[in-house]
Amino acid sequence: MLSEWIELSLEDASPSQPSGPLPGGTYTLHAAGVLELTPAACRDDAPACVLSAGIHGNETAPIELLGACLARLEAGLLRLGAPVLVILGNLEAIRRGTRYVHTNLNRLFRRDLGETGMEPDRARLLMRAVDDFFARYPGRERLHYDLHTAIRDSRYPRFVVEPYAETATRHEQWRWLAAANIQAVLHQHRHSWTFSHYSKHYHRAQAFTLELGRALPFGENDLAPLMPMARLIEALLAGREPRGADPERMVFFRVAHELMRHSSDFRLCFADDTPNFTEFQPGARLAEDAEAGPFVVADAPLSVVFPNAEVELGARAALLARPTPPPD
Ligand SMILES: O=C(O)CCC(=O)N[C@@H](CCC(=O)O)C(=O)O
Ligand SMILES: [Zn+2]
Repeated sequence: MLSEWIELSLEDASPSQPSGPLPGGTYTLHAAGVLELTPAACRDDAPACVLSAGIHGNETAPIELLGACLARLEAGLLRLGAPVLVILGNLEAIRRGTRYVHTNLNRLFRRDLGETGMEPDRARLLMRAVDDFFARYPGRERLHYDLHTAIRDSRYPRFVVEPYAETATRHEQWRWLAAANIQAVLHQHRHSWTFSHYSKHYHRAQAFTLELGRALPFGENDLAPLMPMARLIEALLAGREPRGADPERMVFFRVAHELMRHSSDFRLCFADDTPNFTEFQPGARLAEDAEAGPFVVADAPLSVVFPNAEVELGARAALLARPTPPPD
């Protein structure tokens, strides 16, 4: 059933059995695209993990990656040894191959969300699923990896966004991510209401948004560079201590400024295909907005991440970051 779960979810079909056995434990389907794996036995220090993909429907490589890991579990190549909640985020957008249908799901993960519609309803269902899952494991370390791919190329094709929240990131996370071939880390400077931020802010989970290369349609992804990440996910599924490596292999950045789109007359002043983490020198004009005026780099260079002039009004059009020393 596990190997068919993704296809069935996308076809809006129900599996023959909503729960059943798997090597090392059981699975339970709570809702479309929400699958819980419950181990028969589990080490005390194995974290309860949320693994999510498809929060943006056109980001297919992480869905294929999770599918491959679940298939290995079902085939008995590993045994479940930790509680895991696997989530396919925006099912309708995945079916259509689009980032979202009406609005960006990854800005809606807040408990006071008032909006109505498909994506807000999905955000509420996913927040409840995460709340219920973590509540079943009080006292256990919590982890959430929200897997994405980026619209454009990047100086660092695989990087993570560390959401802003009070909870400190444990040093072992940097070691695991370095061993999984993550090349850069971007610390957020303020609350962002993304899915990974939700788990960190409300549940004190170790949580990241992982950017795993470029967004391509199903079948066009090269999963080879993601094999070290697959090994990390499999260690988490098996409840084993993941492999670690020196975090100084990664380059660390901190967001210095968030460029917002305020008016319909907004443009970015650099080429559309500018790779993530491209650095602009003082004096460079980065954006023009009829309401906010121009944005010009002031006294120190800024690296641009996730530039997108087509975002909704009032939304983030780019993150601007500077290098920062690796955490101790
Ligand atoms: O490539 C892009 O411009 C967007 C890729 C993407 O979806 N990124 C996430 C990052 C979430 C975060 O800031 O933690 C997003 O924009 O939702
Ligand atoms: Zn995304």
